[in-house]
Amino acid sequence: MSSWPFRVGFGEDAHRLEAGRRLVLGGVDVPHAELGAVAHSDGDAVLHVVADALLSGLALGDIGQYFPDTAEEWRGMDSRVIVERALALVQERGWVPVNVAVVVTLDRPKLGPLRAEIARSVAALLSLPEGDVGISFKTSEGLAPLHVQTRATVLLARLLARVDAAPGVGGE
Ligand SMILES: Nc1ccn([C@@H]2O[C@H](COP(=O)(O)O)[C@@H](O)[C@H]2O)c(=O)n1
Ligand SMILES: C[C@@]1(CO)OP(=O)(O)OP(=O)(O)OC[C@H]1O
Repeated sequence: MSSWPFRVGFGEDAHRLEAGRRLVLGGVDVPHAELGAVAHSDGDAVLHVVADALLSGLALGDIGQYFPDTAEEWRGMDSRVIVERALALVQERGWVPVNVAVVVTLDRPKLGPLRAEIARSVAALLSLPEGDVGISFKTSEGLAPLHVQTRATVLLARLLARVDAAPGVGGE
C-alpha cells in the first residue's frame, strides 16, 4: 500500500423491488413505499454501499465476504451492523472516513423529504458531522422501475500521530 495519507473508496449495490417488503435506506424506513427491497438482509442499499466503499478504500474486500448471503445468521439483519463492522476494520488500521457521497437511483417514491434524516443517520453511524454526508437522488427515468441502485464514494484519511503529543514537544 502506498504511503499517502488519503485513500478513495467506492461502492455499488442494487436490489430488486417487490410489493410487501420494507424499503430501508440509510437506516431510515421509507414510509408508504409500495415496493421494498428483495434481500437476504434488511436490504438497505445505502448502508451496503457505504460499507463497501469503506472496505474498498483499504482493499479489504466487500461486505459479502464478511456477511455471506448464504448464512442463516444474517437473514433479515439490520445493515447498520455491516457499516459498524466495516468502520471498525478501517479504524483498527488507523484510518477514518472524512466525507461520504451517496447516489440513490429510485423511481418512486420521492425521497427528497427524507434527505436530511438519511444523511443524519449515516453520519451518526460514521461519527461524522451531517454536512460530511452528501445524499443525491436520481430517477432511472422509467428505465428500471423495479430496482433500487446505489453508489457511494468515501474519502479515508490516515490518523497521524499528533506532533503536540510527541515526547519533548509542546511544552513538556
Ligand atoms: N426517488 C427520487 C428520485 C429523484 N428525486 C429528486 O427528483 C429530482 C429529479 O431527479 P431526476 O432523476 O429526474 O434528475 C432530483 O432533485 C432528485 O433529488 C427524489 O426526490 N426522489
Ligand atoms: C448483506 C448481505 C448479507 O445479508 O445480503 P443482501 O441483503 O442480499 O445484500 P447484498 O448487497 O446483495 O450483499 C451482501 C450480503 O452478503
